[in-house]
Amino acid sequence: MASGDLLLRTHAGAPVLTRAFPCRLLVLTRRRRGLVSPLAAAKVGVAGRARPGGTAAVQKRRRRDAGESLSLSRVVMRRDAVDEDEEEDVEGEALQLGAGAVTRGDDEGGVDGSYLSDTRFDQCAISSLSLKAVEDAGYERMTEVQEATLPIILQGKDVLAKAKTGTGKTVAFLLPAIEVLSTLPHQRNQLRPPINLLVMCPTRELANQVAVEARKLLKYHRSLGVQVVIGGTRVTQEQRSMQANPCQILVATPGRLKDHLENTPGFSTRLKGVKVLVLDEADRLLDMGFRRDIEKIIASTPRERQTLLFSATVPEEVRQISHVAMKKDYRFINTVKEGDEETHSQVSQTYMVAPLDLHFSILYDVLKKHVAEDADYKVIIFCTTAMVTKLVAEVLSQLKLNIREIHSRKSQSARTKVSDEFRKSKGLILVSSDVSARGVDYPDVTLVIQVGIPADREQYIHRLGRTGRKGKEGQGLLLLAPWEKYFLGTVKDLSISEAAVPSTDSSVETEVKNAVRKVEMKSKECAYQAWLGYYNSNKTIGRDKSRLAHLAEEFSQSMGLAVPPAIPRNILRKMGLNNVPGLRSS
Ligand SMILES: Nc1ncnc2c1ncn2[C@@H]1O[C@H](COP(=O)(O)OP(=O)(O)OP(=O)(O)O)[C@@H](O)[C@H]1O
Repeated sequence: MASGDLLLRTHAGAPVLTRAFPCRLLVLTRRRRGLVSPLAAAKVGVAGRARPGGTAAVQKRRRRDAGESLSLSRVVMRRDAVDEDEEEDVEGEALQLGAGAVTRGDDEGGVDGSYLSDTRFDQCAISSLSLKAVEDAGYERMTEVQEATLPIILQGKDVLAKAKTGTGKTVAFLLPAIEVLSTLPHQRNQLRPPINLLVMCPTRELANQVAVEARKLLKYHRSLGVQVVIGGTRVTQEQRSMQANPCQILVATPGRLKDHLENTPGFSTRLKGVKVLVLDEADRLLDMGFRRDIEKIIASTPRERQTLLFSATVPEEVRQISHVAMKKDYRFINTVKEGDEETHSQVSQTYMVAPLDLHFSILYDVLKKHVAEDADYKVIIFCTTAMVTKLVAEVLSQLKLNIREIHSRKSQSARTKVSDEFRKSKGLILVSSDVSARGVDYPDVTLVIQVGIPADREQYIHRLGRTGRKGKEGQGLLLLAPWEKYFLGTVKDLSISEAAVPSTDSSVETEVKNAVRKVEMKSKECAYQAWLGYYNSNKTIGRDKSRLAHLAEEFSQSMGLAVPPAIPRNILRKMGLNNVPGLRSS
């Protein structure tokens, strides 16, 4: 056995070597079904089963592991203590990996390389084709989540993985999945070649991005290809391209995939070939908005597939319902250390509370200061809805800031253009709805501003996670109206501090008022209606309808309107807001 090889004992007790992971120092032995790491083994007196010598990195890791409380060993011990007869039925066996923060300076382009592990890709038993591609991509060391999940995925286990934003989850699921695919026999000239890897993403931008990452990793796997199917593009075009050049890997958004399932001849047969199914941003895909489509899609893939669920947030409800997608004996791998926050410590988080009519002035002030302080500024402003996003973008554009706008009401080609531009550029402010909230990897975002309450705690974390990626620094600001302050209760475990509301002089206020005035009435009407819809469906704010109408009036005043816009009667009815005093119907 090579030093540090991962030894697994099968149920029958026969040792088997895993394909990967020379240096996690996880020499797992079975005390019947208990797992013992070398560290834990030493503690529980079974040291000597294997004590790898290891490379300098290994030694370093071992020292680190020994010095810091390694939650892995704790978990391993806990598992060891699990009643043996129950253990087989333990759902979602958990590995809590201590991602010890080791500051390594700016060597990885970030301020802190702690998102990286000590394990290099060339120390893993991945194929030489994948390794070459990984090296070409510039990846040398694995991130913590990649290190933690690779061996387990290669064992064929279903995995639910939680790791902070911007820490390489995409490669963490793609790389082992590609390894699985590369071992499958290729049947050429099949009428309907199977889709072997299906990756589901909640947004189109994310699906495209995942496909780009997959293409990087497939660079030398010439027989494997990737295709994307997303909403907002022509179904027929996708059908033609799938027919002309069917690929083994498909990245998709749920609605469009369901569309192909129902309408594209032979597509459901192709899905019967799925070996690995990935739900990226799993908690989002399993929430009520997507749940039905996802269940249908899952049901169209074979039961014996391997399923991988990844996200930066895994609320308890998601663990409860993960059986919808995964086998009973799935592994829950959590790289967020026990007691650690789900957000990054190198991202400073602040909030401001101010009446709605000050929000544009505050935004302007904060942005002007940020632009002046950082020539390489790159800001994302998240707004509650697509139409509010449009309004905010229009007001800020009037103020001569360098603004781009992205949301679901834009054409897909405009979305792709803006997204590509923002990825490459600096000196830009992107005003966005939640289409950019999850997964999207824009490098070097310096500031994330969230205007109004996010849909929930998870959305706050994902939006904030657009900055501070790959160990870099970043700033986050949450701008709330006084009646939105209750939201802070849901994120009170995060390090968010209050920032003073900047005092704006009257000339700035006039400038902002003029900018607001120049925005078309139509934009304001649409924003008002969308705003009302958003807060109406908020459990706390939408409960009291007459108060909601009053708050909506405040919003309309912040847009410079003396009288709130009228809303079509049928829309008010759909919102359950018919005859609510203070709301006007047309
Ligand atoms: N081993 C690695 N070394 C260096 N960079 C890496 C490595 N793995 C991935 N990256 C890069 O890290 C960045 C963040 O990766 P990715 O977008 O997969 O993060 P994520 O954890 O999925 O984030 P989110 O939770 O926001 O979806 C990407 O630019 C990716 O190319």
